[in-house]
Amino acid sequence: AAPAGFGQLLPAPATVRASGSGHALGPGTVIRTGRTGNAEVRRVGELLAEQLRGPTGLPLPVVDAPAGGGIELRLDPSAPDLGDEGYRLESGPRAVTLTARTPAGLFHAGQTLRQLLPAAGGAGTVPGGTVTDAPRFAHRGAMLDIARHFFTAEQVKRYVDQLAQYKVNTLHLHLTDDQGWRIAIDSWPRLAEYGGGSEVGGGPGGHWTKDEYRDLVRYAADRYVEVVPEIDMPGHVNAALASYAELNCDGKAPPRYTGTKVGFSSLCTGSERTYDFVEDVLAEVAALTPGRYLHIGGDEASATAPADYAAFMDRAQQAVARHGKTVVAWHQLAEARPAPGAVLQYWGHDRTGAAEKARVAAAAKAGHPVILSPADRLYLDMKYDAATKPGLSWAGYVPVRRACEWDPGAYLAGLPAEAVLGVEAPLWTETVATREELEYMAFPRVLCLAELGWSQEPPDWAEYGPRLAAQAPRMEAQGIGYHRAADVPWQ
Ligand SMILES: CC1=[NH+][C@H]2[C@@H](O1)O[C@H](CO)[C@@H](O)[C@@H]2O
Repeated sequence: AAPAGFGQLLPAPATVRASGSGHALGPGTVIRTGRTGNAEVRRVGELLAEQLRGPTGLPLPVVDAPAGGGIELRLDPSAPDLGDEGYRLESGPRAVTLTARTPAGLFHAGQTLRQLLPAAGGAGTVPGGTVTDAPRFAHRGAMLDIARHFFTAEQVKRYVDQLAQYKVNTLHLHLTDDQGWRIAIDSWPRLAEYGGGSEVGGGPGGHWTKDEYRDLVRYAADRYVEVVPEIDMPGHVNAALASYAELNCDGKAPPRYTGTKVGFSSLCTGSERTYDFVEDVLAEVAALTPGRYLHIGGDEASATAPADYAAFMDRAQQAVARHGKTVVAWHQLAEARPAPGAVLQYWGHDRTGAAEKARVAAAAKAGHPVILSPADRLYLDMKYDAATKPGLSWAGYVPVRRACEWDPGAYLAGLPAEAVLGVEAPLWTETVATREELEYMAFPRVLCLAELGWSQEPPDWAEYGPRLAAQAPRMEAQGIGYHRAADVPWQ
């Protein structure tokens, strides 16, 4: 195993070659972005400087001057084997050189560099050697449900910071559900104003203005995290139905819902007014989304007849395509007609029926990429064990080790490894209302997601457990309220 510094990196890099003496940071260390830099490289350099100045206590100016030692960021579009997100980090007495084909790769190199410096602070010495790295899967995501309990954009920015340091590159925002509509829609203002005015348990709820949403999207993009917005349809829509009587088949708006049941609501799939709503909402959300995907939900539509569900999803998918985006939907879409290129997000578990699993595998073989979010491994709202205060347990308890010890490439029978777009860990918030509860449920299990998504090999607990435990000082230094789970060999 590589020496301590390299051996503690999480997610584990593809290859590490330790050699020679390393690079000591000091008051004179500068971050250079000039040799092949452009405005975006400079921004990556500035962000890295911000991230390093606190822990190291060093000034770390960012300069355009080309080579001259220190920390140097270089774009090399022809660098072999690094792909769109990979990087090379070379550390020696004179300099630490970060090379990548893209600014995203340079950002990821910087996150590795952060972990090669003392977690508890101080300048430190970057060990000597070379890390050459690239991710296994393209999609490494975390989902946050801000519908059941409202979370502000500022709280979500903090989650983005925490995730991006582990090279997670997608934030899926579950913006709408029975209990709340959380994004302002100009053409249907009551959705957020009224439909966003409550939450599970009867609290005040809230919603994001378009500017707050744009600001979050930009903040995430600066950290190479793509935002995937979800408008869940045709089920999970009580907040919308409560906001507009005309969306209800009987013309009557139900009261706002503050409980935690699922599967009882449905859009009126036979009414043309519903498709005005779908078009208007998806148009406005697409305009707010520089990313590739719009997630249209599709889960638990028990109050929608199967034929109506399929017809509805056909039209909703057409609307997504009209706005130049790619569909993502929960895997129930496989029971209807996934549009060409539509991505399925699988949330099944060990007890999911063979026929349901086979339908997902068949859809994958028919060209639908799959994001794996097994409820009994990656659902961060599942209790760790019986003693966990927040959380649900319908998919069983998920101790840290269970979240880690599986291989996405060999997980679902009949699902070809190349059809796995990646992995994503959802955090549903029926029972999670505060930052403390969010961090307690998400950390450390979301570090399993990070490793599963990035590293070439799935975690082997004998090696990964101690490496996960070694992140404790870093999480503590960042004030992350993680759960010191009993199955992790904390130091
Ligand atoms: C995709 C999906 N739909 C359901 C299911 O996951 O379980 C979650 C709780 O674990 C719940 O909040 C959600 O509405």
